[in-house]
Amino acid sequence: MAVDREDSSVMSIANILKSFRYWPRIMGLLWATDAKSLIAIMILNLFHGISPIIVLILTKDLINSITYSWTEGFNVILKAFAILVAFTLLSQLLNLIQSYIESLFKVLLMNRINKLIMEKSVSLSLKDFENSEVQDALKLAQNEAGHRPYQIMQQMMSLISGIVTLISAAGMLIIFRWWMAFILLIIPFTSFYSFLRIGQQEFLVQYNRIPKMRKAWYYSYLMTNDKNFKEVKLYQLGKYLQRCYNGLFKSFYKEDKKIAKKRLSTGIIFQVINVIANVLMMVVVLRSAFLREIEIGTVVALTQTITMTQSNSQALISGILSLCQHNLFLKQLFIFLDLKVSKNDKGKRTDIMEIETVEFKNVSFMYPDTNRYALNNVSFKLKRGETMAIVGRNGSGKTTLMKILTGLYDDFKGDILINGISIRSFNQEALRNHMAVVCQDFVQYELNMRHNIGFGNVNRLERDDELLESARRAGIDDLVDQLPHGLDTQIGRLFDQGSQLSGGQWQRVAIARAFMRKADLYILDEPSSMLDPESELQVFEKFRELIHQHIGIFISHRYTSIKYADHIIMMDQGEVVEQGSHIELMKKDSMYAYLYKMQLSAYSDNDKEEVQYEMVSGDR
Ligand SMILES: Nc1ncnc2c1ncn2[C@@H]1O[C@H](COP(=O)(O)OP(=O)(O)OP(=O)(O)O)[C@@H](O)[C@H]1O
Repeated sequence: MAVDREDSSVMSIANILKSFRYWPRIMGLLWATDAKSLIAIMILNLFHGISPIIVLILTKDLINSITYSWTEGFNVILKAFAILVAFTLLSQLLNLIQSYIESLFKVLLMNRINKLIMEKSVSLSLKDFENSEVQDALKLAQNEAGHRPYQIMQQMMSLISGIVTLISAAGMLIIFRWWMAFILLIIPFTSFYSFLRIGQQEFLVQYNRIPKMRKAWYYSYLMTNDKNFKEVKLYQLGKYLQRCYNGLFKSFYKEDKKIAKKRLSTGIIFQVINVIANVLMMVVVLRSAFLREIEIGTVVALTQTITMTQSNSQALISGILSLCQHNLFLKQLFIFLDLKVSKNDKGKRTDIMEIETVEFKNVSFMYPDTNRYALNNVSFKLKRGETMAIVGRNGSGKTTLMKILTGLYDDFKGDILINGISIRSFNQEALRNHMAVVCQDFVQYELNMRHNIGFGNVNRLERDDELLESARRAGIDDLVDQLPHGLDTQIGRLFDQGSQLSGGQWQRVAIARAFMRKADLYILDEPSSMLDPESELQVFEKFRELIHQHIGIFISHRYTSIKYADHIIMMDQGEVVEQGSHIELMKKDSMYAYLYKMQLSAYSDNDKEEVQYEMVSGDR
């Protein structure tokens, strides 16, 4: 899967304009968030736009009423003043209401976007999720997209009110001297292109920085996460990691400073031009007043109109510029949300009563962006009631086999047959309902024990009897009993009042989780790596007992545990180099027998005698 990185990084006006094509979707997003609030915010913004010019006209009337009051009485002043006060009060009240609605709308919008990102994340396949470009897009979407749509909305709203103010202010100026309005409008537009280029450069800097930002985030994570704390401390990695982080930070700062300097120098040039134009126009207005062409109130109104037109046209330009920039960032959100979900399971078979057989037929698989087969021509068959153990050196392909069987990767060669039917024709979700897996890198949920076990079957979270039975099978019923709040005890140290477990206990919890599933196929990937020999034996006993009527596959490096499996496959460099029962493999006296004996020699003499006995008698 390729994220649209190249297209996004081309620096052209056309590209910026193209980014506006997402506006209908942005509007859809805003509308779907809360249509009523959106309409209210729009109306209030229109009012917000028109109100400065109304205040200006009312102020002018008030000042001029002083002159009229000399002939018509004090009431004229009072009336003009009361109107001004009433309007100001109304305007302030509406401002407060507007910020109230906006603040709530903002929360809803952020929540909606986060939800979309999370939904997309969980719908991706493992292959896509492991792709670094997808990770970059996800990071950018998480970092930027959450607040950008709201900023776009705010910017759009202030553009609307800015345009309304500008038109009304420019209208007043046109009546006095048309060329003044023209000059005030034209100056900011000349700065548009310069600032647009700076904005684009800023985006590109940030865009190209994402991989480095992820690295910086990772350094910080290593230093601040409790899981890494012990090792960082014991290997005294703190200073080194800080240096790495600071190195990246300095390079970011250098780039930011360069852009900020460009922004500053361009800003100074256009500010000077603005001030000169402003001064000249003020002189024209003051001269008209001196020549008695206009009244005092009109002088006040005109000087304010000049400032207002100037600041509004500037704000308008910078508003358009930041809209362009928000668009570029937001485009990344839509690129992420539009990532194709690799596999479409619609219309595939869901009619799986029970898994009776699993057969690998010449299965080969290569990870994306690699050129070596992680699985090469693997074949075996398993029936209900059988257990299979997979052994082999590190990196020989054991876990890959598990990932392929569980559908985490689906683009393999050959075929996998479930009950004699190709796995490709099954709906993956439906198939997964029949599988229970304990992964090598299982998750330690920093939640309570109920969730830690119950996540094996989320629909049964409240079934204490089933949770406790799974705990018993995994040999942690005593542990659950001893916890201060039983199943409802918080586990881990991340949150308050959490009870920390040992590595082996966490592993048993993961096994209990798998036992919660009423599965037909159980896969345990190194379920005993953290268990002591006695616990390991217990777990395997329970496992064999449990899968009596089902199919069990377990991956292990401990030969003493796997010898009881009905079928053992020995893997090397992605290939099945030997397969058969323990006795058959021992008789063969090849790689399996060699490794078994080697491992056993680390144990007691009794065990060695047992090997000799087994090989002679064929006893299991
Ligand atoms: N996500 C991945 N992307 C690319 N290559 C991978 C990926 N995962 C594993 N590999 C490679 O595939 C090969 C098989 O890995 P696998 O994890 O299946 O080995 P394993 O037999 O389970 O090893 P171990 O006993 O250490 O768990 C290795 O060479 C590994 O480098």
